[in-house]
Amino acid sequence: MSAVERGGQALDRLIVDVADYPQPGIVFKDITPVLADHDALVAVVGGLATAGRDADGAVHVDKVVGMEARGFILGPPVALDLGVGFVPVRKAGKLPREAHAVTYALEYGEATLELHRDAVRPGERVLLVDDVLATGGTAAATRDLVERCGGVVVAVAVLLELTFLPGRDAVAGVPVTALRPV
Ligand SMILES: O=P(O)(O)OC[C@H]1O[C@H](OP(=O)(O)OP(=O)(O)O)[C@H](O)[C@@H]1O
Ligand SMILES: Nc1ncnc2[nH]cnc12
Repeated sequence: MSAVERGGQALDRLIVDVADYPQPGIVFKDITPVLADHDALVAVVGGLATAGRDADGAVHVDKVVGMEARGFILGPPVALDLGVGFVPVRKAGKLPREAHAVTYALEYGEATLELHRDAVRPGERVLLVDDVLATGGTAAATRDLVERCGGVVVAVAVLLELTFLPGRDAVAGVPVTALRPV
């Protein structure tokens, strides 16, 4: 078995459930042990990058967009794997230049995300990368931001999908690659 296969198999052990965090009733999926395991990290980055390639292996995206904060960890290595650039979507008030802003609800609260207006060019094809797809609020807000720039979100790739929540519906029409549906 290759190191990458071993890493993939280890994922379930490396994703740790934390009850009642950050608030009662939420089971928080802690992915930091995955990041600390080289083989698992290689497997995850490679798995997420498949969402940016077609069946022949050709890259079909121009940019990877990752959402603060955990999309900043997984997005850049995926962008490097695909040979494209990475664009950060930040929480409110962090970007220094003119930005689009969208406020949205997530599993445990509300937040505002922002994207520099010139970070995605009109017509660019975007792969969204994040660790978790829960309600889909973050992904839908990011899609909105990309579209305000004139770009198009052609795929979403996440490590974990909470399948008891309607995350996929929130990004209807966009294919979602989830390495671990739970
Ligand atoms: O599908 P949703 O319901 O929108 O939830 C998913 C989002 O929630 C988490 O981020 P969070 O906003 O907690 O920010 P963090 O990465 O800074 O902790 C996670 O990293 C996703 O971005
Ligand atoms: N249950 C959860 N665990 C980790 N990240 C999340 N983001 C939204 N819901 C989450």
